[in-house]
Amino acid sequence: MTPSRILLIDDEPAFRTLSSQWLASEGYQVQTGASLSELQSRLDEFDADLILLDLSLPPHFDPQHTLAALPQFIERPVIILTGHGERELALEALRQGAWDFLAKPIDPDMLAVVVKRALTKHHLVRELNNLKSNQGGKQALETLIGASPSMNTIRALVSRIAPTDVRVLVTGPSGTGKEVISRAIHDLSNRANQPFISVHCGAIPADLLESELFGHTKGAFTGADKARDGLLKLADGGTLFLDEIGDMPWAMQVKLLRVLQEGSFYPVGGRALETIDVRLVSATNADLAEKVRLGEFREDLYYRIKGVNIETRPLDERSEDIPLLINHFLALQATAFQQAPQHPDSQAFNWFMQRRWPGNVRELKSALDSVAAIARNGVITLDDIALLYPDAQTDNQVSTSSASTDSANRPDQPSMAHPDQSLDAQVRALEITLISQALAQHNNNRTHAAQALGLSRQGLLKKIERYGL
Ligand SMILES: Nc1ncnc2c1ncn2[C@@H]1O[C@H](COP(=O)(O)OP(=O)(O)OP(=O)(O)O)[C@@H](O)[C@H]1O
Repeated sequence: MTPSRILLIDDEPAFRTLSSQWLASEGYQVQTGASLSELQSRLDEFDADLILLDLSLPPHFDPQHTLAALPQFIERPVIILTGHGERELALEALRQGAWDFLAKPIDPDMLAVVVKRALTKHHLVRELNNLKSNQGGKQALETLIGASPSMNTIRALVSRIAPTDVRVLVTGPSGTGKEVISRAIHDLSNRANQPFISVHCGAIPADLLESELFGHTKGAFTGADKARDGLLKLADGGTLFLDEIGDMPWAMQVKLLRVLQEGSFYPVGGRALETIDVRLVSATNADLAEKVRLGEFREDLYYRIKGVNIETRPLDERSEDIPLLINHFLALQATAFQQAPQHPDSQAFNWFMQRRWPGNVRELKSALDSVAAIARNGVITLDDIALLYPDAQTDNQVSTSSASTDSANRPDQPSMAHPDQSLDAQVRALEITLISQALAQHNNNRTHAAQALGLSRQGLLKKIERYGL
């Protein structure tokens, strides 16, 4: 185990030497300093777990001065060392967030107890924060719904690259979850507590994009009546998500390249260079390599933003994700409206499975939202769907009657959608579809669905949990 680090700040050299020797003999790693400015500079290099701090420090020897600075150091425990008769000051220090105080002359046994207690608390708080962020990370991955091989690969990639600062380019058709993936990368990263700033490059007029991104000084252009920070500055410390980066005007591409190369930029009209630290995640549904070939996108920028490429697949190529997405969106709706989740009956379920979704997950979600809004008694039927999609009845009949010739469209016998995938993946896809169908057929009654599937109720429950159904 690495020894705990203690920073001792006191202006008396003899006290510093003796105390630090004693603390070192107790197994602590100790550094010392004699003033407030040394406290700050030591902390830049020595990530102390605890600070022992005298209040009267040079050059002012004014305890109020030290008290005023105290709040910036209390993310770790600070133990105040007071002189005789400084009780009021010590109490004030506790009010400002100090962990405890010790009156000089310091009793080594007392010091040992107080330091140990403070460090134990500090380690517990750190552990709790780690647990919380791991939990947050797990939740972030759970927002990426889908059991298809492509979604499994995406989740694995996201969890590997999120904690690094590597740039990510998410590509794929519209509505396939590029923004959700980008958000999950941020939420799983060490920047999760910092801002996630999303910029839709295609939606901001070209002449405004520069000042939106870089900010501007007062009077930089007509209408700039006060200085304004740009989105890059707002994203400092966090993640900048550039959506539809393929639509970024050429002139802006040059400027963005400079920011990525140098980590700095000038606000519009400004002369002071701003430095920022952002992780860049970009997304596009365009074929950027083709755009580069056509001279519409800068090749140097393309390679700068690419880092790791995550590719999403159209929903029609991963129909095994549909039942999970249906459940997910209906559960979200139920939470939003504080009601029990609705579920589709068997015909409605088949309609969702059979239909093509050129708008991908976004279109599926919007269809579900509107159909669920008009469904009654918690069950979505084909009649409900037909009110909004007049072809639904015919679609269903066509797909049912063509079932004998086209196994991919058979509602009651789902096909092996991906013959090129591993047997495991195909079995999983088939199970998800069959279970979802059985649940729909039996009005979500798990006992009846289990009987129909030839499973024990317990066995079905296990599968439902495993697949997140
Ligand atoms: N795998 C998924 N899990 C959960 N929700 C998803 C998933 N994929 C997409 N969605 C949902 O679908 C909708 C569209 O997703 P998103 O905006 O991320 O797509 P996109 O690929 O960025 O689209 P565009 O290219 O049009 O910007 C959102 O409501 C999102 O929550």
